[in-house]
Parts: sequence; structure tokens; C-alpha cells
Amino acid sequence: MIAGFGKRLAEAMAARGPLCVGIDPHPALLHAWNLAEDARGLERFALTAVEALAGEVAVLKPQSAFFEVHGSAGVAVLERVIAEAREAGALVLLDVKRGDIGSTMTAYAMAYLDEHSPLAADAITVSPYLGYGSLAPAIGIAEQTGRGVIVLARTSNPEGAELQRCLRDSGRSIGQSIVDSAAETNAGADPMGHVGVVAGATIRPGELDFSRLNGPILAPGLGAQGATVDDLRAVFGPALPQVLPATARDVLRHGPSVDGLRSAAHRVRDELAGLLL
Ligand SMILES: O=c1ccn([C@@H]2O[C@H](COP(=O)(O)O)[C@@H](O)[C@H]2O)c(=O)[nH]1
Repeated sequence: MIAGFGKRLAEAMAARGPLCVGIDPHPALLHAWNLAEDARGLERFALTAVEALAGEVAVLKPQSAFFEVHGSAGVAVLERVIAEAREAGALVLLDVKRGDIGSTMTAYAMAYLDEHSPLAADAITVSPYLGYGSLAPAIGIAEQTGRGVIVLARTSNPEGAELQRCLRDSGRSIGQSIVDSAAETNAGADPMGHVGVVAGATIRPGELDFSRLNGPILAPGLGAQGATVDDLRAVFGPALPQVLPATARDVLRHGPSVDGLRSAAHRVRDELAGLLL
């Protein structure tokens, strides 16, 4: 039986350090790497990032939007990126932020979490805007296939606060209620469950209580969005062992040299190593 995503992620973080690097082929980065803004440029960019990083960091996070923008050729590149990164030993978290009514959610789950799909990653990001319960098909299929689902709770962008900090009747914020729902799903899992949450490294310290989560916390916002390692310490405190800090542009701007990308990732990884001391 395949091990659960929580266990696989905990092992990868212990072996390689807790760093997730995003593969975000922004047009500006393609230009900076002297690549054409087309599917061939995309392919060179993304596979260079895989070559440089897949043997080094715990998790690679391709941003689906930057592949989809190139149509079917871009999606074909994404399929290769997922396969080659996994082959080289990285866990692949596909940042695709899907969410829909349950019956459609099943199709999304089959597309990204079923073993036989060409787009199957180790985990995906999902949006709970249609209700945490609507994500049940993805959560169930992920559990069966040893994969993970990372639910947006309190995103790193400044606009996220207006919705995610709103209080529900229970007095909890929407973001906190997502964390609490994930905690219910993960209860009893060891070392942690397969349902994670997104909580930006940019949010205010003390906004969320992760004490019952028992699952991974994807923390984007490090680097280009302004968050620092000190912010991670302040925001996540005792939950730091579950935190997977994520950064994309801050590493990718050191390409196209494979050594440059690798050194940049190592610098961030080494800085993060001090977090748990
Ligand atoms: O709350 C969120 C959720 C996802 N993201 C994604 O992460 C990367 C961030 O890239 P940087 O270059 O490190 O800023 C990007 O793909 C976002 O879509 C996020 O930033 N915040």
C-alpha cells in the first residue's frame, strides 16, 4: 500500500529540508533567460528548473496557469515537468487551485490525483469557496492514492484578507474554519494527515491557530512578496515543523544557469534550516 502524502512529505522535508520552489514561467522571466515567449521557451525554462532543482529540494510547485496560457502545447510541457520532477525525486505540488460542486470536483480529482492521469501530481492546491464539503471527492481520492490536497485558508496576497478574515457565526474567521475543517479530516494521522492548508508567510502573526491541524502548511510569500524567514518564525511559531515555505521568482531569477538556480535554492534552504533550531 502506498504511504500517505503526510508521511511522504514529512520524510522529504526531513531528508532535503523544508523548501518548496515554484516553477512559474512568467513572461518576464522567459525574457530574462533569453527564451521566446512560446511553448518551446516554456519547455526549456521549466525543464531547466527541473534539472537544477528536482534532486535538491523537497517539493517543486509548478504553477499551472503559466503552462495553460500556452494551450495544449503548454499542458504537454506540464505533463513532462510533473513526470521528470517526480522521477528525479522531488514531490510535485501542482498549484492549480481547483474547486467546484462535488460531481465536477470528482473529475478534477481524477485529472490531478488519479495514478493513471498524465497530469497526476503528488498533491494539488484547491479552493474551498464552494464549501469545504465540496472538496470531499478530491480529499477521498487523494487519500486512496497516497496524495495530498492543500486547501486555501489565508492566502499571501493583500486582497485575501477582506474575505478570509471575515468572522462566521461561530466567531471564528473563515480562514480559521478552513484550518479547523482540515484538522477534523487529519485527526489521528501519523506523522500528519494528507490535507494541508495554504497560509501565507505574509499574514499577521497570531491570525490562525494551527495547533489541531496535524497537516502540512504551505507558506507562499517568501522572497518576491516580501516575507522573510523571521516572518515565518513569527507567523507560525510552534507549527513551524509542519510549514513548507514556498518561493518562486526569488530563485528563478538566478537562471538560466543550472548552478545559479541550485545555489539560490541552497541559500534559501540553508537559511530555513535555522528555523527549527
Ligand atoms: O496564497 C497564495 C497561494 C499561492 N501562491 C502562488 O505561489 C507562487 C508565489 O510565487 P512568488 O514568485 O514566490 O511570489 C505563485 O505561483 C502564486 O500563484 C501565492 O503566491 N499565494
